[in-house]
Amino acid sequence: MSQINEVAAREVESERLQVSVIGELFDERLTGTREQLARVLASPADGASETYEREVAAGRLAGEIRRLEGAEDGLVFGRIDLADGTVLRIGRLGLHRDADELPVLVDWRAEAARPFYEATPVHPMGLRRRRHLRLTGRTVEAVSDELLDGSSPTGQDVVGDGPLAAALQARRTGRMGTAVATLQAEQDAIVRSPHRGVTVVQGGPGTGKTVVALHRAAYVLYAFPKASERGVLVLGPNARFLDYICQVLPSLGENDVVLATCEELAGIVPGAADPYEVARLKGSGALADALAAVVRSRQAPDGDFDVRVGQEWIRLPGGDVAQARESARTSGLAHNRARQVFKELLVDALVRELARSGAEALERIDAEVAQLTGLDLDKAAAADLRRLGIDDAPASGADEFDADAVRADLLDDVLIDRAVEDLWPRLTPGDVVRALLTDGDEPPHPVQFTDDQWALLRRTPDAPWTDADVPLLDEAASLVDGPPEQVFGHVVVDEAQELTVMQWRMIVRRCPGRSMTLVGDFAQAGPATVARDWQEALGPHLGRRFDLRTLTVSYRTTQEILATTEDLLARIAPGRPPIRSIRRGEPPRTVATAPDALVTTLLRELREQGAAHPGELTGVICADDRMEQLAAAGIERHARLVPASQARGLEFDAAVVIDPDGITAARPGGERDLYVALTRATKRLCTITVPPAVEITR
Ligand SMILES: Nc1ncnc2c1ncn2[C@@H]1O[C@H](COP(=O)(O)OP(=O)(O)OP(=O)(O)O)[C@@H](O)[C@H]1O
Repeated sequence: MSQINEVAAREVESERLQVSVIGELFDERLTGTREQLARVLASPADGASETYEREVAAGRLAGEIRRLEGAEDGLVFGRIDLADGTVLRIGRLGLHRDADELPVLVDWRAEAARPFYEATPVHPMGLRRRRHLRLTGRTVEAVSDELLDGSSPTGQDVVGDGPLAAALQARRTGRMGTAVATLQAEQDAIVRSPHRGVTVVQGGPGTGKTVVALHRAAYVLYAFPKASERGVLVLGPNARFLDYICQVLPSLGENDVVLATCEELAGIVPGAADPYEVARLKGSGALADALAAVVRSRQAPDGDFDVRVGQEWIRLPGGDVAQARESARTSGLAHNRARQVFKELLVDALVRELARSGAEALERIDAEVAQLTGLDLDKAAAADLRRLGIDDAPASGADEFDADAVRADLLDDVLIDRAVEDLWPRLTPGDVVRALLTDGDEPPHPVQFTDDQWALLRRTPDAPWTDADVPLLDEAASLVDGPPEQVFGHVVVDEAQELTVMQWRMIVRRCPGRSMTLVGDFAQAGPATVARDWQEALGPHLGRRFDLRTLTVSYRTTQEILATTEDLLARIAPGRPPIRSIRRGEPPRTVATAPDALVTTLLRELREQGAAHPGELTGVICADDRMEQLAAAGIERHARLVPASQARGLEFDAAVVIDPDGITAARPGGERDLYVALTRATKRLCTITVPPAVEITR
């Protein structure tokens, strides 16, 4: 055994001992929590309040058990040796023994762990050495050290290949793994940022935006207790993407993060997708004003209003109705809730009207009696009462009107309810969106749209709701029923460049504290995106209140692949400096085929790649309208088949991109789809071009 190997073997052995001590403590904690849960569940509960308390305690313990179980795999992954000789081990969660001064294991999110991620030889942050541990289960397999204080390796230092290289060499599994052991300094600085407002992270493909976003979510849960109490939401562009990232947070011991798409957040399952030009229009902020105008148009139109009270019709002057409407609107309540305010104000106006008309009627009768008999009825009645010794008699008949009793009766009166329904009808979100977009109605016309655009927006009454209708329905829900019940303390949005104004409004509504981490890349924007940069996208919702960070190194896309996409990048994002990659790979290949030979060519390519690189994950990315043909040809038996519209954020060992021209032409902004497709591979890229048939036969 060489001297280096001997040192490594000895250090691995010594780490194994330490890790087994940590493992025992972890087991004690897990067993103890499970026993506690069993005791709580077995304890008797007397009455509803004790049952509730028991359920809360059981829920908390079950959550703790899930957290521990989630973090078990790869529990310990690092160690730092401070210049003063202190040793700290870093892991997915913290473990402490009462008798010890130092923690047995430091949670990676704790301040004490920061130097593990951010120390460099230039800024060693008090460290002598940083050590990475590679474990299989609980067995330490290898250690790798970096000396940070400029000292020479001693007989206890194992200086070799960095752990990042090992992490990047690992095969892709189709699910993203955590990068908690290898977060790089520029990523860690964002994950650990004390900024509680909005942080925007931009960067080219593979620079770790998703990695940063997910680790940031875990950090927020740990470091910002107030935000974590309200919960953390991670929003992704589609179910395929959420499936790709779904294991990262549980493996960091965080199970309570909500992962959702916009549709899931709104609780609506769309039955169709809109063409892109329609989706773009539906994403426009002008529709928020238009929806609010629809709701306003259903609130007590101008003019007098006749209400039936008992056998009589009472005419309410337009001024009174308008006053009730304005007061109800300024109550700040949503339409359906403000309806009660309006009803009460309307009834008040009616009571006043009844009192006034009652008094008028009595005066009229008095006048008629006086004219016929020459008798002043009021005076005569007062004189009678005085003779009887009663002198605080009511001065007139109108004072006998019991306004409170009349008001209470009217509030319970079905006829009044019917009148209010006419003036201020209860609305559903669907009513409002239908009123705006369905032919036949006369919605308030948003000025920003031309007649042609307006025609594109029209829907038939029984058309299913589309994906682009979802934010409109959500907006309408907030107008008629008020803000959403489920709000979050922190929101993480991945592929944030995809969001339309209406989707941003949905998200901002759910994050009253405006604490967010938004990651994305405008060079990868889809066809519904109108904004060209963050200021344009976020300005209407957040002004300039966001902290913009940029990641500069790609950990996925090889330098060779990035080089072939430079011209494309210059076209879709002029002036954008190219990013650099820490990966090297094979030069990308291009294969041309005739349209009718595409399937044969692709299958041959996949078979050859499968034979040369067994066990690797290959993604075949094609224009959406080619999916059916390739799925029918059984491509999914050999590779993951992904439509270009859903390739954002995904990653494969190898990618085969089908018919780049077809992807470019398939939908507006197709060159950005192509850029996304070309940057998904960590090792090799093959592009199959399908020249038009005429060119081939010529
Ligand atoms: N610090 C790191 N340690 C190990 N792997 C990393 C690290 N940072 C990024 N990676 C890996 O690089 C790949 C790309 O990361 P990620 O998906 O987060 O990039 P992205 O910027 O979101 O890409 P895209 O723009 O395509 O969505 C992933 O496999 C990820 O695990």
